[in-house]
Amino acid sequence: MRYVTAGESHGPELTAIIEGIPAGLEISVEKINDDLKRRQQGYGRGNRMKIETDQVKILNGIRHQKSLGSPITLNVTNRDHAHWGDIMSPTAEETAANSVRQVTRPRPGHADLVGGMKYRHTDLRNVLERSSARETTMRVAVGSLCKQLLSQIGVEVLGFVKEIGGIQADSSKLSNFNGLADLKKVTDESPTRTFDEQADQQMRHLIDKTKRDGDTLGGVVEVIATGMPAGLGSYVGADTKLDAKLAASIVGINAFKGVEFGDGFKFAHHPGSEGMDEIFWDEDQGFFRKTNHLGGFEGGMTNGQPIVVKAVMKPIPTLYKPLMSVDVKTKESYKANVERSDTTAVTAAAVVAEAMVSIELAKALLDKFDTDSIDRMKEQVTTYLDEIKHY
Ligand SMILES: Cc1cc2nc3c(=O)[nH]c(=O)nc-3n(C[C@H](O)[C@H](O)[C@H](O)COP(=O)(O)O)c2cc1C
Ligand SMILES: C=C(O[C@@H]1CC(C(=O)O)=C[C@@H](OP(=O)(O)O)[C@H]1O)C(=O)O
Repeated sequence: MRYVTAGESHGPELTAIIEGIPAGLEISVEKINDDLKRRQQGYGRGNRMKIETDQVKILNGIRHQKSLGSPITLNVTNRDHAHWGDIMSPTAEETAANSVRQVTRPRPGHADLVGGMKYRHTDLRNVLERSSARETTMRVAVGSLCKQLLSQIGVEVLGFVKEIGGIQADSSKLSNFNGLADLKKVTDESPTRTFDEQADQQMRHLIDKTKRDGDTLGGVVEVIATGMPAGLGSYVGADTKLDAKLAASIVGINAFKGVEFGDGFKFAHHPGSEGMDEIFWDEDQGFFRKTNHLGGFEGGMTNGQPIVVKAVMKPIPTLYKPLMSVDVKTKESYKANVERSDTTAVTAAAVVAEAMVSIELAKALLDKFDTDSIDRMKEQVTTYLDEIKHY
């Protein structure tokens, strides 16, 4: 399975084409729209989210709500495009007269300067339109479809927020939840998408203050995936390890700077006796573990435990109190360009991270099992699960 997205932030539309979804998968447009809505929510986002109401159209690849096995095209309209026509699509006369306002003062931390150098763009809008995280809309749409595939074999995936601007949710409260559905209900209702009400309030206060100061915040998200069979991905090569693929796809989210599995960076402080997941066996379950320090991976393969991925997002680079920069035309020092911007987007990014994990898990599943028919894929998974249970 592979996919590609296209579209500029203020262009007319966003598109994704997915190839390799087996035939016969029932696809719910409502579920995709729910996830698109989840991505748009979150305390600290800027005014763009008040303009957009992301709704997917499926243009190709399904009939009677079921996949055909052919490429699937997803499409979302940028409602804000209506306000950007003169900047995004100026007339030939406007272009010739050089009357369209150009972006020439790159923002430190965004893709503006290096993107301009690399593609020989002098108007940095040509860079920021595509480097904008508006593109993550389509990744969430693709991820949502992948979640529908994963749910066919009982896999559930959920992303939520653990930290914003140094305020941490109390991880011990995670054990209050009876499974991911329970946790989803609470985090979907939380303005910061966290599970700790007290931390949520503190995060919101900090976001308000930071916004008043013209500054921005980053944070930490976590994604949990339950129900993945053991043995997806492989230890045989660096590029076959599924944890490595997950890490790449998480760091591929705009503004993500680090990723860890299970106990992650805490491994540096503990001896091996506290870091591994001991192996047990009984007739009912076959092999099983009582702990999950390793976040569901051994040798780059799923080990049957929940997959637990945490990742850090840097603060939003566009500041209303801008940092120093240099005009790429005049070479004079200036304050960087100020584009309309979020104060923090960690809540939205948790939904994007959930999508990226879902995409990688769906790919791994389709690397191992049948890709023509969803029913055959399910039959093969059932046979495989039975086989490994009796190993
Ligand atoms: C959901 C989401 C929303 C974002 N919103 C903004 C924003 O409003 N302003 C901004 O400057 N950066 C925003 N970013 C981050 C930039 O897109 C990102 O920093 C930029 O593309 C440069 O890439 P890099 O940070 O990965 O190096 C957002 C990121 C995500 C995931
Ligand atoms: C549009 C989205 O996020 C955008 C991501 C973004 C950036 O630089 O990454 C900058 C802002 O764009 P705008 O200037 O149009 O408000 C965000 O709103 C979205 O998440 O759908």
